Amino acid sequence: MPFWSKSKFQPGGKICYITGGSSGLGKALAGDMLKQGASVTILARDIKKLQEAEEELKPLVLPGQKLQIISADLMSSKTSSEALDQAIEFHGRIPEYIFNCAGFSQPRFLVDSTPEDWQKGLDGTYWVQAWTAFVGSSPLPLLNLLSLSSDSNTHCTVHIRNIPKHTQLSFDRIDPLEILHKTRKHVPGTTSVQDELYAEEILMIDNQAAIKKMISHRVKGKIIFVSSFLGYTSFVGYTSYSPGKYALRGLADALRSEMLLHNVDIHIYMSAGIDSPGFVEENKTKPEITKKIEEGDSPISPEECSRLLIRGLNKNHYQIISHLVTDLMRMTSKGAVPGNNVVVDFFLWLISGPGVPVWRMITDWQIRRARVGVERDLVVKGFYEVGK
Ligand SMILES: NC(=O)C1=CN([C@@H]2O[C@H](COP(=O)(O)OP(=O)(O)OC[C@H]3O[C@@H](n4cnc5c(N)ncnc54)[C@H](OP(=O)(O)O)[C@@H]3O)[C@@H](O)[C@H]2O)C=CC1
Ligand SMILES: CCCCCCCCCCCCCCCC(=O)[C@@H](N)CO
Repeated sequence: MPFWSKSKFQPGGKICYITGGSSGLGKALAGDMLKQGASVTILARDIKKLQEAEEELKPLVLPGQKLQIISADLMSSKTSSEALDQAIEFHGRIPEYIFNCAGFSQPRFLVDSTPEDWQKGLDGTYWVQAWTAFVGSSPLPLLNLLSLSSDSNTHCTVHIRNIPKHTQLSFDRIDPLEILHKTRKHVPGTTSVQDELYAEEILMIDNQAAIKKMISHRVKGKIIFVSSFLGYTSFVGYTSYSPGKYALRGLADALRSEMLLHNVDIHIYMSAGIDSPGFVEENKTKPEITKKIEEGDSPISPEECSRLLIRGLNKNHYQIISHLVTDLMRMTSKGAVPGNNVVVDFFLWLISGPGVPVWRMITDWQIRRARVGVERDLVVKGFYEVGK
């Protein structure tokens, strides 16, 4: 790359926080980031898969680099916040690059879905990424605070609630003794151990959200969300998956705009099929008609997918694209966000204008043709209440 267009994405010496890093795209990306000289934290729920990934990635860790695994279910703000704090503790500073690769998909017909499937769908696509970017305040009682090591650089705020007026004290680092000493002055009569336990109930620290942490520490960083082709448009089988992937686009668009005020860059990866363990899993519940529509796509390997994500970051694309079909969909669905390349985008736009409606008409026709078979299956299952 010529010196005048040096990429803003420079993983060497940086800390990469990769959710979903035990499998598929996240694991491939963790390997690539280590190869480029970064220290890496990978997160997922299943500790066994994480340990296997750690074994695989270990040979890539050179002196000066670190690799951490964290087992956490990132569908809640509390666990997302605690996980991020563990990474900050381990690396000694806030990660510069946050990759939200975690996500899951269980395509099925609406008539076969439960309300829980929809809830899990949104939690497992939207919240699993949104909380990491914006983990809410996670109140920690003082007792937990005391168990933290004293060299953490995490910024924290202590709230003292039951003195005449609510008092807030800010600290640049978590040093439990210093915090205890300073807060005690504000709480009348806390001198004995007994009183400290009493203070435990009234003292809370609020750890800040990832983005707020990055802003307040003036970290020049990036937050990357992973959406999908199915975050631009959707079709049969994806009622529980697409809403969250569309929502991520809304979140990323609003954040991109607001982060123009700060040093944090936002990107969103709109990938089509990835031939990952997750893909094998989703195909187990995927209806035949959904598979038929997807024949128009050629899934790529997680390694290729990671390479194309890195290429997009090097080109500083806001919406990063890995497949031609997604690029065509981008041109009809991107709203007012920045494009990628004026000339290429113009030609893509020329093709997508008539091409996308034609594809949709063909797809609708395929679905209507599948109707007889689907109805027959539902009759066999005794689904219909009338016209049995
Ligand atoms: N495969 C595809 O065709 C496409 C995938 N995508 C998106 O790309 C991303 C990566 O996909 P892919 O490589 O296929 O994924 P995989 O299913 O192979 O891996 C998903 C990773 O996310 C982790 N994960 C899932 N849920 C949670 C959770 N609640 N908390 C913490 N970790 C979690 C998984 O670990 P564990 O289960 O142990 O928690 C695993 O490490 C996803 O966001 C997916 O939606 C986008 C387009 C196409
Ligand atoms: C002129 C326009 C032509 C458009 C042709 C489109 C062909 C069909 C592409 C379907 C791609 C589906 C990817 C799903 C990825 C995903 O997110 C899931 N695997 C997760 O469950």
